[in-house]
Amino acid sequence: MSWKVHLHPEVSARAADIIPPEAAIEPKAAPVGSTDPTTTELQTFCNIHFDYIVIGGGTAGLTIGSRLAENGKHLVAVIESGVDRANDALVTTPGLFGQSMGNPNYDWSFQSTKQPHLNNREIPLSGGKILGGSSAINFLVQNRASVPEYDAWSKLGNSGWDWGGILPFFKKPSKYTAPRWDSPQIFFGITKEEDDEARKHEPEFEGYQGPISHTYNEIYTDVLEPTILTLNSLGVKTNRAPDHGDNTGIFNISTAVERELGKRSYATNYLKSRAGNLKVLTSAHVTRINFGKPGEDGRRTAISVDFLFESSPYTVKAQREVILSAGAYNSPQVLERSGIGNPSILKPLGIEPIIPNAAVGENLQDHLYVVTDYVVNKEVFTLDKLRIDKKYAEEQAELYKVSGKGAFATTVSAYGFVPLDRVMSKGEATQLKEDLDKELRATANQQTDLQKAQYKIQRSFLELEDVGDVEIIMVPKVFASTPEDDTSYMALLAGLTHPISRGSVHISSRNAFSSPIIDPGYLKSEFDAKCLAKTLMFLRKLTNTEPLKSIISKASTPSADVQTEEQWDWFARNHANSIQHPIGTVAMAPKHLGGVVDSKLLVYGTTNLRVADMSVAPLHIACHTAHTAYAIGEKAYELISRDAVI
Ligand SMILES: Cc1cc2nc3c(=O)[nH]c(=O)nc-3n(C[C@H](O)[C@H](O)[C@H](O)COP(=O)(O)OP(=O)(O)OC[C@H]3O[C@@H](n4cnc5c(N)ncnc54)[C@H](O)[C@@H]3O)c2cc1C
Repeated sequence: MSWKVHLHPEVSARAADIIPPEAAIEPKAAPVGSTDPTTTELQTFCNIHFDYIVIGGGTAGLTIGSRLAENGKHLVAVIESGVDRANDALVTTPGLFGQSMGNPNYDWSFQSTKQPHLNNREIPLSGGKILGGSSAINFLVQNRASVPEYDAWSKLGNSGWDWGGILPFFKKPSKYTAPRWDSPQIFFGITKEEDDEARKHEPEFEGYQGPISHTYNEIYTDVLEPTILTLNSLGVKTNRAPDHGDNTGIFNISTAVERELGKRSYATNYLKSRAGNLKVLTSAHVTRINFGKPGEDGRRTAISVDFLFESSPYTVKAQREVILSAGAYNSPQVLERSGIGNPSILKPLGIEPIIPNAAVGENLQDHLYVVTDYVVNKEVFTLDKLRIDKKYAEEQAELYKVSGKGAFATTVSAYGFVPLDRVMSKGEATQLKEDLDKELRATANQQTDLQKAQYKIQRSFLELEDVGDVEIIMVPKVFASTPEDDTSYMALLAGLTHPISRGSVHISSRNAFSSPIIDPGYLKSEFDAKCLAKTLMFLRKLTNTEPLKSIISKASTPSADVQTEEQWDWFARNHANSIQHPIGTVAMAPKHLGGVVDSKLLVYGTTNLRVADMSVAPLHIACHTAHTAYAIGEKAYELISRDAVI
């Protein structure tokens, strides 16, 4: 399984020439704005009485840290485990998406426990270990889920976290450039009237002044039109405005690419206008948060943060608040090491549970997906041309070098979120829903209160036209197969959007660098497995339908022999992987329901510790999660400032 853009072998051997200009591979760890921190500088950092300390300089963390420092009145620290790789081509070059995955210089590179429902495979789990967090290593696509999915967060007891309450914070980080009508940026299946209508409403939904670019790819391949037209003919409509509250259908996804430069637009953009009162310390790994004695109401106040820098321990004090933004796999670990968690997990590890809460690290939800690859006819242009045609690869490299344009500035474009009864017959969808009802009744006594509330909502999603129950992605190049020379491919991916399966992440030891135990519980639910197999069957039907059928010469992975639901189920269990959207491990929900933070993102039992990253999202959403992570960061800032005594 390869995530990489395959380059022509001779060209890739000289990748440094192609992927210019500043490929810095081993940048030094340093507080932003200075060189290597000396011990004295670290001591100076630790002697500052910061108002706010943000743990994790990732997608949400840099958003919050920068906003808090903006008014110049507060001293703010961001402490990040990874380093700043702002000049590293693997980060900046959009067309090289996926290349840094699994590389420990960029990625936490976790591994799941053996997944019994995935043929006991251990699944690679990624997260950015770098300044910018996962926004620095992700695939650069950005979108939102539909209205009912954010409304669901509010229905779970989180006032203010419905679509209307989040929309302003989607707009704040964004710098949107509309797609051009006279170009493939407007996908097939959209009329001029539909385009005009969408354009008219854009200012209600899009932001124009934020640091994160939302732009559209400029290169589209020959497999796009047949894929879209065939999807349309099978009832999956083209959606011109997926970010306006209904993201169902197939659409051109916006990308986090600064088109003028051809560069990744990511969380470090928040730092470009940073004030001197924001200090960012990289290569510093937070080990725990320290608390004072409980107040009269029994709540604890976070007073300082311990971290390791090159194995040496340091402590830095927080005057007002500590904000934990270490991501869905790391935030629960920091809480547990700080004594917030399930006593039956903490005590055996020698950690005193100062704020017992068995919900910490539970409620893990992730998007599982399966790749299928197809060989396309010889004359069909796909991004595999970079691998097959040396001259083309060199031309594109040169073009990118001089203008930031071309294939190296290009990511994947076609994404679809689809209701159940578009990928299977209405009868099959009804049967599947009845099966789910049975499964939920049969497992009721094992479900937490939070799950019960979530499943009621998830079941209602299956009746809605504007919520995508599964995801389909078209990648215009080889993805899972080992490519044959001179052969072009396309890939189709099937994914689950609202899994019923739940998992957990917990620490395995007090040592802050020991691997966590991550069990995402993939396909624990029979409903999830059936949904995935049926979506894969739909992909088979898609590739056997004109006009797509005519450009495909053969199914590559798996072969055309895989046809029945049983065969697809087997294939899914042996090939499914994470699309890397973990959420929910520090769930925002009322305490009695199994929440860890309240709707102001305050950790229960504390006065001034908030968590703000994808770990707080209580229920999964049918979209890729970076745009929502920025929105959580922006909304967290708003909540913190509302409470702040200036
Ligand atoms: C490989 C990959 C591809 C993806 N592709 C897409 C995509 O194309 N589109 C999309 O929308 N979403 C995508 N996602 C998901 C999306 O990027 C993430 O959901 C989102 O960025 C998470 O934001 P966050 O703030 O929750 O965490 P992160 O951005 O991961 O930030 C957490 C930060 O905390 C730091 N940290 C952790 N522990 C500590 C500690 N103890 N001390 C100090 N620092 C610490 C980390 O190093 C990291 O910088 C992808 C994710 C991955 C991993």
